[in-house]
Amino acid sequence: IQRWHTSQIMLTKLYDVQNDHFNVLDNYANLETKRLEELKNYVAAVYEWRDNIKTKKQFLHDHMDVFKVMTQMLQHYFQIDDLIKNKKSLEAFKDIDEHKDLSGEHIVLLAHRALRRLQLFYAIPASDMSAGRFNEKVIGDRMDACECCVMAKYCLEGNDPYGVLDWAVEAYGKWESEGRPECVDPDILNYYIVSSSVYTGFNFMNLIILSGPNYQEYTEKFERYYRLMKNELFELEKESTTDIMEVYEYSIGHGYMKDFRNLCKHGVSRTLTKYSKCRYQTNNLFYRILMPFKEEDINSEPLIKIYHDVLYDDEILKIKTLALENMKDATVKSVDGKGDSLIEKTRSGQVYWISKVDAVEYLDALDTRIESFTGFSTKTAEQYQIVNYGLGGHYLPHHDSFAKAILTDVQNDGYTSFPLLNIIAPAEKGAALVWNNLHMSNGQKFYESLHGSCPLLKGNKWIMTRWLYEEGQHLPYDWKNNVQII
Ligand SMILES: O=C(O)CCC(=O)C(=O)O
Ligand SMILES: [Fe+2]
Repeated sequence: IQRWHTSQIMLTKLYDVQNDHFNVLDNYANLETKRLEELKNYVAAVYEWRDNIKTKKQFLHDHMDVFKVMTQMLQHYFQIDDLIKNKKSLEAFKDIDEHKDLSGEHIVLLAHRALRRLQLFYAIPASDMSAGRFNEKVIGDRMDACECCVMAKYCLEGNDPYGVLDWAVEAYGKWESEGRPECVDPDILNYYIVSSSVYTGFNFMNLIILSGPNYQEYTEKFERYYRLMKNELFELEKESTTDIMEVYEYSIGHGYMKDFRNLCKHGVSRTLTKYSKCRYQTNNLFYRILMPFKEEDINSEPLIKIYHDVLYDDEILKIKTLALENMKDATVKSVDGKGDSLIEKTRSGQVYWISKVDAVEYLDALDTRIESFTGFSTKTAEQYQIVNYGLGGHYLPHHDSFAKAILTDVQNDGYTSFPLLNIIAPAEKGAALVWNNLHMSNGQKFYESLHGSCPLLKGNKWIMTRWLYEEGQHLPYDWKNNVQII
């Protein structure tokens, strides 16, 4: 299976694996030191033995002595041979291979792909990304010349010439300004720049030769590539051929993708109007009067609401602990409905479906809470799904069935974006974002409920989703015989 996530789970595992590796190495070094010490002591003992014999007067004169000496020498030989060859210490390495898939180069490749995806989605030039900035926000540490060079290298391997150019030019600048560090080979950088320039069309000679009668066309082309060289790469992103770009290519055909990107890019811009309301909600439930929900209106058609503080910190901790052991790469239902597939461009993150065998009794209480604020039954709902989005983790806009509640915990901007409504909802720890995906009057798809998760620029986003279904609800329409008019 090709893996592509950079979720916190994966990174935690990776960290643990590396820790294990170093424990093994430490163990090996100790065993080896002990072995060499034994060897040294043994050699010293043999020297002593030899000196002893030498000082004897009748050194090797009678047959018995000769026999004794020969026997002892043979013993020494075996003993030394054993100490040299029998490296018990090597056994320390025996279980290191199990974790092989979490070590090695492809891990860097995953992080590289996530960065490229973020760059392309949010249009962040390498110069900004390597400065750790975006939209005047700090998104990370500065990257140095060596790291920029690694980015260029993976772009090259991934057939991503725009990326090569962007990162190699960046690496070159840094290489100069950082006192020419050795980790960067300027010849290689030069090769990166020249080859990708040719690939992307930035080729002076070609330009001149080909110009002729088509001068106009090539001048335009030249101008475009000149801008490219000046870091206006993202004006041209449509032209790239890499699979990472599929995220973007996919989006071109859909008008809403532009809105999705803009919403994600500019963050929360919820402006309060006279229709924005929030209230304590009890739903006329006796026990809720003591502890009402804090309900906030986000949208009316379709209904979108946030309920604050519905999931408690200790529950979040328990849920995360349970999930941590079991998370798998996220899949999405394939178009033909026949199964699940791993599609990085659609969704990237790790998920876990809580099942009955987990016997999580505190989720019953949560069900009661969800039922009381949504007014719907959870009896027919899907199992709870836990998702962890890491660096660049995202979920492209899509529709879901019926109603849905997501409970979140994020350390940073993890937005759920509704591109057709121009609404973006911030994820907030312990809060539930709830909305209707169908028209409540007739069960038809609420086209405007289209939503997705913005690619995560920083931190981690955890959500737990509960999809509710029509079955078992009191609805004014006959859902069983409903035909969707799309
Ligand atoms: O992560 C999000 O913000 C949205 C998740 C979502 O749409 C889903 O799980 O169906
Ligand atoms: Fe969804």
